[in-house]
Amino acid sequence: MEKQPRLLSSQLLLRNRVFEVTLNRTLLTWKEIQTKKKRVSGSMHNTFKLGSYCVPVSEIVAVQEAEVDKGTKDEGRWQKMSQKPIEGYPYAFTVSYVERERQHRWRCHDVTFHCSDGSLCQQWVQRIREQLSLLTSRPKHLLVYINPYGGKQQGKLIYEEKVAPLFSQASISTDVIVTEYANHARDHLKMDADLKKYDGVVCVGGDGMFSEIIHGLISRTQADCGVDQNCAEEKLVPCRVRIGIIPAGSTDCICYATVGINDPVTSALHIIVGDSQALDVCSVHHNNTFLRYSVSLLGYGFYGDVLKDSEKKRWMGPARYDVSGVKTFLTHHYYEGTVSFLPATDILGTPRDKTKCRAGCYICQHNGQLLSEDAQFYRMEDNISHSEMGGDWRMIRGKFLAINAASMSCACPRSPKGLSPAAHLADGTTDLILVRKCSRINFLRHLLRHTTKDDQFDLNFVEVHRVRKFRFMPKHCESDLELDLREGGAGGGKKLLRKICRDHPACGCTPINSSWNCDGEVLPHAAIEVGVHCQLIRLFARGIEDQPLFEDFCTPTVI
Ligand SMILES: Nc1ncnc2c1ncn2[C@@H]1O[C@H](COP(=O)(O)OP(=O)(O)OP(=O)(O)O)[C@@H](O)[C@H]1O
Repeated sequence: MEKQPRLLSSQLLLRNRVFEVTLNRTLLTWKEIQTKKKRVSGSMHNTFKLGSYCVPVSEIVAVQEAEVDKGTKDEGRWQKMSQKPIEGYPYAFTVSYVERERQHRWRCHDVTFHCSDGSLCQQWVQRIREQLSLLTSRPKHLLVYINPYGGKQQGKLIYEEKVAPLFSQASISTDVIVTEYANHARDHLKMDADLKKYDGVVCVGGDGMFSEIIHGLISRTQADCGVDQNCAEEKLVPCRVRIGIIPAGSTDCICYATVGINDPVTSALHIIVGDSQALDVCSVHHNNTFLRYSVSLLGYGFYGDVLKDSEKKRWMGPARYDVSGVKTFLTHHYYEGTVSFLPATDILGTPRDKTKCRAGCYICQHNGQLLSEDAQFYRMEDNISHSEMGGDWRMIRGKFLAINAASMSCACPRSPKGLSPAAHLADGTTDLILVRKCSRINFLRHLLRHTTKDDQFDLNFVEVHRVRKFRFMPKHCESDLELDLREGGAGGGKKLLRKICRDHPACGCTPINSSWNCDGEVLPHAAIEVGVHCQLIRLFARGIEDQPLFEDFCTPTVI
């Protein structure tokens, strides 16, 4: 690695020991050059071993001159940082930086260096601030929506106590809107928000709130760019503004999948350091009418039925998902219909390989790049229509217990592996999982495999395809003509019977139909057309980081 030139280097005091502190463009390092003879043994959290430590500049939250022993000023957080004077070192500055803890949790830690000279102290603060100001990906002004009723109704408190102080420490200004009704945030983003003013939009709530934000932001972007959302073939324009999620809901799956934990402070720090994680978005249409966007799970059959039933049991709280899950499992309904899909060919990765989507995912980068090159090529070849752009559609007709499209792994604390463990956040595809009619015991085997090491797709009634688009037509929606053709023109008798059954559902032989669960919302139509829009939005996240093998939780990186 190329050695960076030093911007500043001094001998400073830290916990009564002398350190050589050095700043270059990418790192702040401190190396002990003298140890005290007598060391007081302390707890794990305040023991400093002899050695060198470093913090990437990109993970410094703020730097501030520390007050030395005045203890009089009442300026919130900084009062806590007032330091005992050390003879010969009357000045001090504090660097706040990101420290990694267990299970992808981030915390903001402080280190205070003492200087003998006031101008040297100011020089350090200024130099570090200069370097921070060069980090252009950091947001300066954010629009924050808080759902006061999400989860345990703690959204406002979580924001005020855990997030706002960090934003102000990092000099991020905010406009905060506490929502007053469902879809308040969506409609405000769609019509009223002056998006040019902001570097990002933050939602404080659960997955439902996040869904509102993406609907508002994507619709607004398309409207501003003259793109018709109702046309399923349209190429949507990516959103400029990044989205941050402060988890405060009962389901925080998107946060879990993009950060690795649903923890408000961790998410706030990812926003502050200006992380950026692209995310694919599926558009869902019915008869060339836009229905909804989805980023995680589209599920017909089992997951649609669980959602529909659980909506009736809201009073039970989160336990409703378990109750409805058991009930739906016992009901064991299957649904007939036709699934057609456009497989994603020439890409890296398959739904059954062992690669997991992680921070800096090579598969997402590679496949995203491939798609944008393809799009450029087809734009040049004007006479090729969008629908001709790639590959052959495949069609599967059958009886299904579940049809799921997972655009991300859908891992969450309840199902750490997720519905499709190798699905990617931003590779331009969704994993289409078809679970055919099978016995209850077999279906249970499949479901249980979501929680064990066994491959949930390695069963003869389950198949999985990585696709760019798919359509579903339930049997009860197929036209009489299509059915006649399939049944070899079986004549007017069957047609008449079908009509009677449709018009008089009480006759009991009406085919049962399910609904689509679209990221936790029930869709009003079963016949849908879905297309994946590669990297349409960006989050203040970096994907799940690989955990180091030997974690040192109490100190910055030891070098
Ligand atoms: N002020 C409000 N009053 C009522 N509903 C609201 C308000 N603000 C947002 N909502 C709606 O509340 C729903 C649930 O919000 P959120 O996702 O934040 O919490 P949640 O507890 O995870 O919800 P759920 O368990 O239903 O997914 C969202 O669909 C959102 O549209």
